[in-house]
Amino acid sequence: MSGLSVSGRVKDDIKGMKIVADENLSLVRELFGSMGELVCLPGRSMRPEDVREADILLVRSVTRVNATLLASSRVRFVGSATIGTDHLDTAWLDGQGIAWTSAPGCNAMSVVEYVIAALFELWARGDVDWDRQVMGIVGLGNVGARLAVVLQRLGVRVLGCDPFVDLEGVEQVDIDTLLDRADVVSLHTPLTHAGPHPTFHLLDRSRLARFAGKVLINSGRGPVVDNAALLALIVSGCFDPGKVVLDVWEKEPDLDRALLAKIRIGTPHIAGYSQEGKWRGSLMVAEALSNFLGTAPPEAPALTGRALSEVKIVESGQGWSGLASLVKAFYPISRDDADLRRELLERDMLPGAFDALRKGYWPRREFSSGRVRLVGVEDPWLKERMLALNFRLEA
Ligand SMILES: NC(=O)c1ccc[n+]([C@@H]2O[C@H](COP(=O)([O-])OP(=O)(O)OC[C@H]3O[C@@H](n4cnc5c(N)ncnc54)[C@H](O)[C@@H]3O)[C@@H](O)[C@H]2O)c1
Ligand SMILES: O=C(O)[C@H](O)[C@H](O)COP(=O)(O)O
Repeated sequence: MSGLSVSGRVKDDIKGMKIVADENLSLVRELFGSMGELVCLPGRSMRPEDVREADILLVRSVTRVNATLLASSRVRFVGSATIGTDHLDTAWLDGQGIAWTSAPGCNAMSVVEYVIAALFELWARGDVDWDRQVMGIVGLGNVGARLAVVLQRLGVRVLGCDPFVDLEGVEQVDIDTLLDRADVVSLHTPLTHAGPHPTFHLLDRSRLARFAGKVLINSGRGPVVDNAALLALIVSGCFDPGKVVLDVWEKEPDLDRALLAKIRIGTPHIAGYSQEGKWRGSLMVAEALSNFLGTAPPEAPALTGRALSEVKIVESGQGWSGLASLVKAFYPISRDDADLRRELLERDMLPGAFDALRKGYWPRREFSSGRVRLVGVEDPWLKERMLALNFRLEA
């Protein structure tokens, strides 16, 4: 968060404060309802007149927070319950003395589980070989570093690429070496347009052309991959669409339907949409806002009460198949893919379908929420990998 203290006017007037929030913010009424007058609106279409009288603005990634939205408002604090911050013009906010915060790491485990679920789907069709593959992770921050740990504990060889981070225990190489050596490339960078290592179209036509036989997973930000170049390479037979997994797209929510129609797995930007990820994001913003206002932090609603009740049973001796069925039981990623195809390809691209899927997303829980029992003979191999994936093992 930018290091600002509470402005005098807001502090004197906390009770009469107006909070405008994205209606999709998890726990929005429970956490922010008593902090002032709360108005919830669709985030994608927020206009300057919606926030003119607001003191506090709470968003997710679909609201562009910049001079156009805020110049005529009295907003003093912006909170985004997301990891990514490319929708915030932070330089402008800082210049205006408007405090802002995001929620680093809030849904990182959810994204890791998305990648794991995608890899198991590809494995089921023979497009991933857990025992031989080299996994390339681009961006070793909250998501990438967690993914590296999980994969290494599964016994997978990991290569990383991050010019700003030195992550112990992971062999790091530059992006081109990673493209040469990895069998799977998973993107976990922010979207940046400036600086020494901008990520906009990091995978441009020439880098995509070197993918032959590799798996591409993008659950970072859409424009890190040149989507038009990717489609052109697929159409010309130079890129195997059966090995492409996209959760994020250029020009969301109006993604390229021709690209979706071709690729193996396509989802509507929900990699981070576990219940825990959304809850944590909102809680982190609520804590930052209380801090800003100098009020007591909000009481966190009991999340544990909503955990899965059933115990999943896994037979020993099944190797990767045992893990695949367990992962699928918790996160059937093919369901998200089917929903997006149905809405965007089979039905007639209803306006707002992409956002409607996101808004009505099912209550996915993280692997650590559920209980698992391993039955049969001792199977340390499977047990170790179930623990690596964060499942809670019962005796
Ligand atoms: N699909 C989803 O639902 C979803 C959910 C959460 C986050 N995200 C996206 O994933 C991104 C990564 O999340 P995170 O929590 O790991 O963020 P983070 O900020 O913790 O880590 C990002 C890492 O990328 C590195 N990086 C920056 N430029 C790079 C470059 N050119 N090459 C290689 N690495 C580079 C940074 O040094 C940093 O270590 C977020 O910025 C967000 O845009 C998507
Ligand atoms: O950056 C993030 O945290 C994610 O991309 C986020 O989960 C996206 O969801 P949205 O904010 O668009 O609801």
